Amino acid sequence: MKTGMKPAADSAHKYQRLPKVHTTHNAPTDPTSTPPGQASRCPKLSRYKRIGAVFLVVVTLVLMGVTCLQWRQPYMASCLQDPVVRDALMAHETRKGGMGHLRYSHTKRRLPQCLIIGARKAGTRALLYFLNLHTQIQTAGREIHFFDKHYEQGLEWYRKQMPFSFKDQITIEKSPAYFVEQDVPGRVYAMNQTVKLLLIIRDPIDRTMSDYLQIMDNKLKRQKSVIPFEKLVLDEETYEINRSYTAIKRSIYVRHLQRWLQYFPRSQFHIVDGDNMITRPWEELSKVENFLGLDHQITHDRFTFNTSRGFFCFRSAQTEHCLAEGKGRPHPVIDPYTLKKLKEFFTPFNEKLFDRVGRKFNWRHWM
Ligand SMILES: Nc1ncnc2c1ncn2[C@@H]1O[C@H](COP(=O)(O)OS(=O)(=O)O)[C@@H](OP(=O)(O)O)[C@H]1O
Repeated sequence: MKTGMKPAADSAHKYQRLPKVHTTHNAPTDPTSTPPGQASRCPKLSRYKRIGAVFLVVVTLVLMGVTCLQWRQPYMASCLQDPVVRDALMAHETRKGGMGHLRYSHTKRRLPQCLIIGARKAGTRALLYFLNLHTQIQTAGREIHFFDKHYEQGLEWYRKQMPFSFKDQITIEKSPAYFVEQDVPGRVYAMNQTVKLLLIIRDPIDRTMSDYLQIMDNKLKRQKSVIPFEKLVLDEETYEINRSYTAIKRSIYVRHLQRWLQYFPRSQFHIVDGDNMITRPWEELSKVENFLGLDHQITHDRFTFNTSRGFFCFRSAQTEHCLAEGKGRPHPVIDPYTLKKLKEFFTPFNEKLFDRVGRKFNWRHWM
């Protein structure tokens, strides 16, 4: 037998397993036509080829997935780095109350190493939103209010509310109520004495108005009646500033900061200029990057001014990302008497603040 020729018995055996080819008994045998066995072998071979190709594709995908995607029950980890995709993943997670199933490989939930403590209505959301553009920052999507409302749940509960982060990433949570609530500084200190604290403040009169508008908006949503700004801000009898009005109390920045400074040194705070955050956010974010020891990623070119909103938004690919509609409400004009009283009221507090933090702010309502 010649080398390479299959033994007759072998071939016969192979053919035996092939499907029958229907031929007419009387048809003459054409020596050039395909033998019955071969005619049925072709479809068999191409099916194997197809299976082989599918197998190869699957193996390639699995190999790619091993480097990028890992299944680790019950989590799915991803190596996608795009902040928008990351936002979507993390938003998905937040929607599931922080118990989501999506996460990157080699990540875990960590207690925040940095907190945005306030001030409410001074641009805390914009600060967090834009900081999230940095690849070394992970932000908790919603306000957790751990130190003011949920402290009894314990630190482990708090940790579980945090986004997944890599070891070299900084987790940031913001709850503006932290700045004004009595017990919070001590509780934060008990968690981490070296935590970095971000405080954003804006012109206190603008903040008071913004707070008032927020409070009224909440009232409207509950079908409650709206009270004029002047009526709330001024004492009904004396026509002096109503010191017990919440929106006023929250704008006395120095009073709240003093409480924090009893626990943390000034060097552990970075104060963000909320007014500059509106007009030149990249400048403020660059200073925060310095404070956090991060490289500069949140640069001017990431921003785009949205004329209809009147605020900066950030650009990712071709998409513009702006803050929710509730941010950036138009402020009504304050009547001259109330405005004068507000300026007089806040001036000494502001001066004390500038003295305490060693820095002046260029606020528009200034005596
Ligand atoms: N880029 C951008 N887009 C929209 N809004 C911006 C932005 N930067 C700063 N701000 C200002 O943020 C103010 C709301 O502050 P907060 O986010 O701290 O409010 S809250 O306490 O979380 O409710 C909000 O206050 P109002 O203008 O009074 O609504 C804005 O002035």
